Amino acid sequence: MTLAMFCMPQTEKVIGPVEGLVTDEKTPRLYKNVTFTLEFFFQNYQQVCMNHESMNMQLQQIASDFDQLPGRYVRKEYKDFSGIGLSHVPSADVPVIDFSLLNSSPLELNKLKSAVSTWGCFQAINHGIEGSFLEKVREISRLFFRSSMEDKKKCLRAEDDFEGYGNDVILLDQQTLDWVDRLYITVRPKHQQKLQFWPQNPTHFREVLDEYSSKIGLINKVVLKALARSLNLEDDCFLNQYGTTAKMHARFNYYPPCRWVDNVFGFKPHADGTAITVLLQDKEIEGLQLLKDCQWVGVPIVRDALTINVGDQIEIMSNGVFKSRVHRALVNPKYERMTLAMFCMPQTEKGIGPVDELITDETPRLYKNVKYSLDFYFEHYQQGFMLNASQKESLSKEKISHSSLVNIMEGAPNVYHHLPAHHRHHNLNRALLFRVPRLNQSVQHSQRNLGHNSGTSTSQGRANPPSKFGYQPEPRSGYTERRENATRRPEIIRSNNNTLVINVVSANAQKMLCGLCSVSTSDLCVAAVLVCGHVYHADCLETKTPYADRRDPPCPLDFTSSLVRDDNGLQTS
Ligand SMILES: O=C(O)CCC(=O)C(=O)O
Ligand SMILES: [Fe+2]
Repeated sequence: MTLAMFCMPQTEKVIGPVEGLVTDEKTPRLYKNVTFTLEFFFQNYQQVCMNHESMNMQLQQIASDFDQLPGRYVRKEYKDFSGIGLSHVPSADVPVIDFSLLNSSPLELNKLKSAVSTWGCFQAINHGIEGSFLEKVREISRLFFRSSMEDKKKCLRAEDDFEGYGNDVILLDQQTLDWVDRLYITVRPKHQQKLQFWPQNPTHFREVLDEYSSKIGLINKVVLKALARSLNLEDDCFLNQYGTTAKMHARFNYYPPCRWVDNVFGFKPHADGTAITVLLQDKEIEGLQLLKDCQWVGVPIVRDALTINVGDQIEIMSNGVFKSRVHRALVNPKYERMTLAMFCMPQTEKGIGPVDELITDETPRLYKNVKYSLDFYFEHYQQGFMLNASQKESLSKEKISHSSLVNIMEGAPNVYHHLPAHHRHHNLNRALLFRVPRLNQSVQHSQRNLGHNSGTSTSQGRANPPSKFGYQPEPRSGYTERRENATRRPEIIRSNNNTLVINVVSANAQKMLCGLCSVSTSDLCVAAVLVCGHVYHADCLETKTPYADRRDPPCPLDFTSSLVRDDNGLQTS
């Protein structure tokens, strides 16, 4: 039993930052004046108080002026799970595919198939876009990011929107911010373009991006047709799922130099939720890394190549033959880095699903038909894929609402890179896969603190809709500290029939070690928990599990003696 005494000003009185602590430059006003009400804590506190503009505008200034990395950029776990800094990973032999051979050479087609099923990524050369034009594209990006703050501000995104110029959209309490400035715009279909977000400086921005988008549209077709052909399917079987108004978004990423390379993410680990993503890498500065066989590996720069990632929608359409891969981006201590990601995907409202021919007795349907929309990511996607029917049944409403699902993601999802990291799915049907819910927990616990625990989870354990809580700026209030501590409490989920006993240390995910690579799960987006209670990175487990066993993965550490691991809060017996 505890008794908390909450001390605060007279409820109706307005409070605000002390004048002397608000300066124009280093410490701009972060909160507006507010009155204390419940409304203030549960809904409006962060968003209303956060000075959205100043937050977005600070990155380049922080890079040059600040002696210390502001807390909101510090990734929670300093070392990588292999014990080395982010920047010290080996380079990978990402397959290079020659597009000029795809129609004529079965060997090249086979190489593409193997690249996409094992890497989910390849480097395209001879893709039909001249090196000189790629330079033009890089130039408009450079000119935009170097234009005056006044000019960039004209494209500033709204606080709760993805489109426009800015930093991360804030979705979760305590979200770690990426060290990146972004310009995100819809380029196709044309009638959905919001030109107010298209930079006017440089003046040829629009013309160049439009031409580039058309070229990427063609590349998208070449890739999807070749992928279909490589599986002996009709050329158009993936493209047919695109509908009449395929979508394309452009995201210009600008990573300023950063002295704290190992402490920040340029881009948190995530997988793209697109059909394919075509990435124009920086000409000189590397930074993209893939998670492959439980190791992070660097993607080298290949001159004039485009780096193509397969996203989740192709994984779904191909019934899991092709894999979307988790990746992340690093920053450089000395040099800025610029990339441009073009996200290609079907018409939003159109449903997609595994191609009929790929569903057989030996390769049963692994994904249901889904619609691409935010709804899809926030609700149906993980429910449909993450828990099979018996697992869902075994987690009663009450239990799930008290459970702390493992939060292994660093900070929040970035919806506008199309796949929030925590929404990535795996084919391990009978493993329980945990992700996300710091959002849930924060709301629940903060409500509990004030004696209003209304239980916000649903019976299927999905995260609530995006919280109105945003990033908690420094210095933190006492209330925030309490919320944080509360989320560290171990929780137990039990199935009705007692076959599942999991003692999960919730948000303290750093302490959860993968049974295969013995490294913390906190750097990954998905942890798999088997009925025996062992925890693995979903990626590790998937790699170790033969395809035939993916519906019911055996435990790689299967031994009968009881096991207690004090340090990660995991028990089986
Ligand atoms: O900038 C990079 O290297 C990666 C960017 C990325 O993954 C994305 O925009 O989705
Ligand atoms: Fe990405």
